[in-house]
Amino acid sequence: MSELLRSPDTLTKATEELDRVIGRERLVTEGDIPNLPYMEAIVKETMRLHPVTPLLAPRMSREDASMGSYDIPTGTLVFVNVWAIGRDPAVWGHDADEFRPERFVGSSLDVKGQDFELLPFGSGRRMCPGIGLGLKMVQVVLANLVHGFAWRLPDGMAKEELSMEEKFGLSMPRMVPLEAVPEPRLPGHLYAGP
Ligand code: HEM
Repeated sequence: MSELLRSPDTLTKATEELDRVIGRERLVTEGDIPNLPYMEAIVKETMRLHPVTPLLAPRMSREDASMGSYDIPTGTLVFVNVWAIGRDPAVWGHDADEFRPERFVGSSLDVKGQDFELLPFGSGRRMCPGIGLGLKMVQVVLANLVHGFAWRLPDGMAKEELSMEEKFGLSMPRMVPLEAVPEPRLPGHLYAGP
């Protein structure tokens, strides 16, 4: 949501895709996700720049190994810095630091642990076993937030003023909680509880 509020063109494009595919008479459901490629690209781009677990889970090398110009002896504690990999210009180009979901449109790059340049759920036998649930939840919740509401920053706040500082730890949340103003954009009965 923070990246979308800083990038109104992306937010408009995402809203247009949702209106085109879903219409305005119902909410987004899990089955809609394969028909929302731009929304999928937004989630991938967010996970590239803001991986939930920036250093994955620590590993211990079980045998001597060499990687690039490094020798890694048995018993070394190894951290995989997916935050840095996700922002490496050698991999992502000169605009590596920019939020640009278009880079994933029509690309086969995925977050499922096979493409080592994009590992928000890790990889290998210790990769996240909750990927199916986690990914779908993020996609469906974000799609409904964007589809169900017109979002803006609080009065008087320019998009350049929105802090994007992150708090480093095992996971990496925003340093300052996001404040944003939602305005319903669908028929009233869709907001009623069950
Ligand atoms: C968007 C949501 C999520 C993200 C981004 C995420 C990310 C991760 C990452 C990066 C790891 C470490 C993988 C590695 O080091 O290779 C991990 C581990 C793990 N995740 Fe998730 N996760 C998410 C949701 C979930 C959910 C919903 C569950 C459970 C229902 C879950 C359960 C676990 C468990 C149990 C591990 C430890 C696996 C092990 O060490 O063998 N995660 N997750």
